[in-house]
Amino acid sequence: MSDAVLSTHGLRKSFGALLATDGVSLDLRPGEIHAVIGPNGAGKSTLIAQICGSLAPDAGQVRLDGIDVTAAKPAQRARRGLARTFQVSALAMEDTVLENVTLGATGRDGGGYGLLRRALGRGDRHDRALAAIDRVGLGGVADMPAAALSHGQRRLLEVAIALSLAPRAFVMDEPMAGLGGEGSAELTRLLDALRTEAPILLVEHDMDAVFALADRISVLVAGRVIASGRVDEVRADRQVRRAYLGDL
Ligand SMILES: Nc1ncnc2c1ncn2[C@@H]1O[C@H](COP(=O)(O)OP(=O)(O)OP(=O)(O)O)[C@@H](O)[C@H]1O
Repeated sequence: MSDAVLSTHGLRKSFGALLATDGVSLDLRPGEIHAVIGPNGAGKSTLIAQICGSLAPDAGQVRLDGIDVTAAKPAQRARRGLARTFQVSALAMEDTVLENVTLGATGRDGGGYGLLRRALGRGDRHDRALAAIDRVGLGGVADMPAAALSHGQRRLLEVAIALSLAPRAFVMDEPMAGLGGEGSAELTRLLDALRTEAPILLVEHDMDAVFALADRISVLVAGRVIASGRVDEVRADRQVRRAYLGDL
């Protein structure tokens, strides 16, 4: 656990009588993709919100590079290198691809990326933005407005924004949602390559993508991690098959 880039320790969160996060401890290690899967309502979004700082846990800790960030605002976590991509796209549609990446997503997560934007010089921002756009394969459409992009390209743009922050860790909430076969295949290839730049905590329903990408999987059911391990271990776990995977 000591070399974890990101970790949670006994996280707990209730909504009234409902225990949505019930003592969740997991970690994200350098170079890996760690997938968190589970049925609807298992508590995946609630967990991500606590990791990224938009929801305060009732108990437990979140650590980034070993530092306790449980009380830190989303903006502070972003500055420490926690890059989140969203389930619902929050791009500036009228701005170009380059502007979206250069400006970061000001206002997102309480302006965290905006703070980072001010910390970097203008030239740095531009160069870093262009490198990130090239990296995700959007170099040819850098001057097009986000509104003109396909859904799949917008997803790549979200990743480019996260990448331009030179993150320590990515947290991705259902990046494959709404993508067709070709779009998911392209994003799967990109995420596969990105893990060496920063490890990825991946919440995803698309099991093809999860099995193709994950080094480890944690299975969340009713707020608890019922199994965690290598893909083959988790796939073979009888409790997991009963609770979630069926005959996959
Ligand atoms: N703000 C809230 N107030 C009350 N209950 C909530 C709140 N947010 C989530 N819940 C409940 O907590 C549980 C976990 O929800 P959560 O959205 O985290 O699950 P999930 O695994 O992300 O589901 P999905 O796969 O459908 O996105 C659910 O029962 C949900 O209804």
